[in-house]
Amino acid sequence: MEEDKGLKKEKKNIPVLPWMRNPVDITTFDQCSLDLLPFIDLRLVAALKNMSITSLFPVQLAVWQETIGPGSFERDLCINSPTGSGKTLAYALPIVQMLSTRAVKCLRALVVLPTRDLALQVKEVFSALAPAVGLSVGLAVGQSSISDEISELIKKPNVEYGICYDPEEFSYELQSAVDILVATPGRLMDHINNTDGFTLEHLSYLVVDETDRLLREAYQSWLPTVIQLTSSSVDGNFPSAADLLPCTYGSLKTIRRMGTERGFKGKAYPRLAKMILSATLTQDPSKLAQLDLHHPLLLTTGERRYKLPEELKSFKVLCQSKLKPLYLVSLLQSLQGEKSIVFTSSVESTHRLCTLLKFFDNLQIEFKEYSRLQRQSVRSKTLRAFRSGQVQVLISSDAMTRGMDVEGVRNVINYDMPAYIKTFIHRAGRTARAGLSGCCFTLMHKDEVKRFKKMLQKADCNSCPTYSASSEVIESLRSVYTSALEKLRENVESEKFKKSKIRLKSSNVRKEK
Ligand SMILES: Nc1ncnc2c1ncn2[C@@H]1O[C@H](COP(=O)(O)OP(=O)(O)OP(=O)(O)O)[C@@H](O)[C@H]1O
Repeated sequence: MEEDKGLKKEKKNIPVLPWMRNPVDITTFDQCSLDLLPFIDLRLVAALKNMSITSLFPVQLAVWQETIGPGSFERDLCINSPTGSGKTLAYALPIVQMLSTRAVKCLRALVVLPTRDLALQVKEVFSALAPAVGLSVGLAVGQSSISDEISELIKKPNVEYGICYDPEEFSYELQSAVDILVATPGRLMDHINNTDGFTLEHLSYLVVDETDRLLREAYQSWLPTVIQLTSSSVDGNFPSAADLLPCTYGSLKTIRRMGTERGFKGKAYPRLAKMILSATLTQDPSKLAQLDLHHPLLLTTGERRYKLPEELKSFKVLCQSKLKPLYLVSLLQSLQGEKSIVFTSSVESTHRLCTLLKFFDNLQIEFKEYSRLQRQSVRSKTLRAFRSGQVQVLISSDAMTRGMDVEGVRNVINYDMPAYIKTFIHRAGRTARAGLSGCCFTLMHKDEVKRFKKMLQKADCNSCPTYSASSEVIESLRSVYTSALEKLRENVESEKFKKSKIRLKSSNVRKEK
C-alpha cells in the first residue's frame, strides 16, 4: 500500500510535457569567476565588477552556456530556480552581451514583469550593464506621464522648417531611443496601441519574468499581442527591392520569413528568442502553450519542483489566534531591530495590524505599512526608507511577495500562514538571498501544524523547529495589548465614519451635477 502511494506521488510529480522531463540541472554548475567566463565582453566584466560582482552564480552560468556558450540560444529557455539565486542577471547579462555588437538602434529586447516596483528593480540591473556597451534601456511602467515616457522611448528627428540637419535621420521616421525595454503589461499595451513610432517589429529577445504570475492574469491580452506582432512574416522567399533598401534611405526593416526547415516549419524566423523565469515555474501545458515556445529547454535546480534557498532556516511559532499580535511583538522585540518583513493575508489585515502596533506604547521599532491599498508614491517612499534602513520592519500584504530584492532582510514573518507552498516560497524568499542566511517564522495555531508540515514537504523541507516566545515577555505585554485593542476598535469606528461621510459627500456632488 505504502509503495503504491509512493509511486502515485512520484507519478504526480512527473511533468506532463515531455521536454520538461529532461532538464538541465543547475546544481551541476558551480560559481564561475568572471575572468574565466568565455566570450564575455571585457567592458561588461568592468561593469559587473563595478556592481561588486566577481563571479557568476550557477543559474547565471547555466544560462550563459545556453545562450552565449555552445547552446547559442537555439532553444527557448524556461528557468526554474530558487528565490534570490540571481535570475535577473542570468537573463540580463547574455541579452546585453548579444546586443553589444548591434549597429543600429532599435527596440530589440523586451522584459515584462508583473509590477512597477519589480520592473524598476530589473531596469536598474540593465542600466548598470547596458551603457558599458553603448546600449540604452527604457522603462514603461506608468511611473511618469505617458508623454514623458514617450519622449524617453521615441527619438524625434532633428527637423526645423522642413530641413533635416542630421543626415542619419534623413527619413524623418520616428525611431526607438532604447535598445532594451523593461515594462509592465498595462503600459506596454498603451504604447503598442497608441504611441507613434513604437514598434516590436525588430524584437529579438523576450523575457517573461515571474512567468506563472504573468500567465495567470491576461492583462489586456498582452502576450498574444506581442507574439502576433513578432511572428508576422513576409510572403515568398525573397524580400522585395523596397525591403532591401539600405536603412539610411528608409527605416530599418526586419524581415521575418516562414520557416521551411525541419523544426522551423510554419514559424517566422529570425525567431523571437524567449526566456521565461520563476522560482515556481508552472508545468501547466495549457498555460505554457500561450508562450509559443520554440524547442523549449528547462533549466531547473535539482529534482524537486520547488526548492527553498539553502541558507534559509524555517521556524513555526505556536500561539492562540487571538494572541497573535502579542506573539508578533515579542518576536519583533527579540529580533532587535533586524530588517524584517511581516506578511499578512490581505491588505485589510495589513492595515489593521499596522494600526494596532501603533497603539503599543514604547515598541521602539520603526515599522511601516506596505500594501496595494496605498498610492504608488507612498509605497515607493516606504520602500526607499526600508532599503535605507530608516524603517526596520515592513508590514506587508502580498504586494512584497514576489521578486523584491531588498538588501539585508534577515527575517520574514508569516503573521498569517500562507495557503499555498508557492506563496510560502515567494514570501520566505525575501530573505536568505544570494547565498546569505535568513530566517522565516510562521505564526500558527497548533491545529494548523499538520497542514503546514505537509505544505513544506512539497519544497523538500522536513525540518521546521518550534520557536518559543518567552512567556514572561508575553505576560508583560498583556495590559498594553488590551488597551491597544480598545484604541484599535475606536480607530476602526472613526475610519468607518470618515469613509461614510466621504461617500455621502461624493453622492451629493453627483446628484447636484
Ligand atoms: N553573481 C552574483 N554575485 C553576487 N551577487 C549577485 C550575483 N548575481 C545576483 N546577485 C545578487 O543576488 C540578489 C538576488 O538576485 P535576483 O533578484 O536576481 O534573484 P532572483 O533569482 O530573481 O530572485 P526572485 O525569485 O526572488 O525574484 C540580488 O541582490 C543581486 O544583486
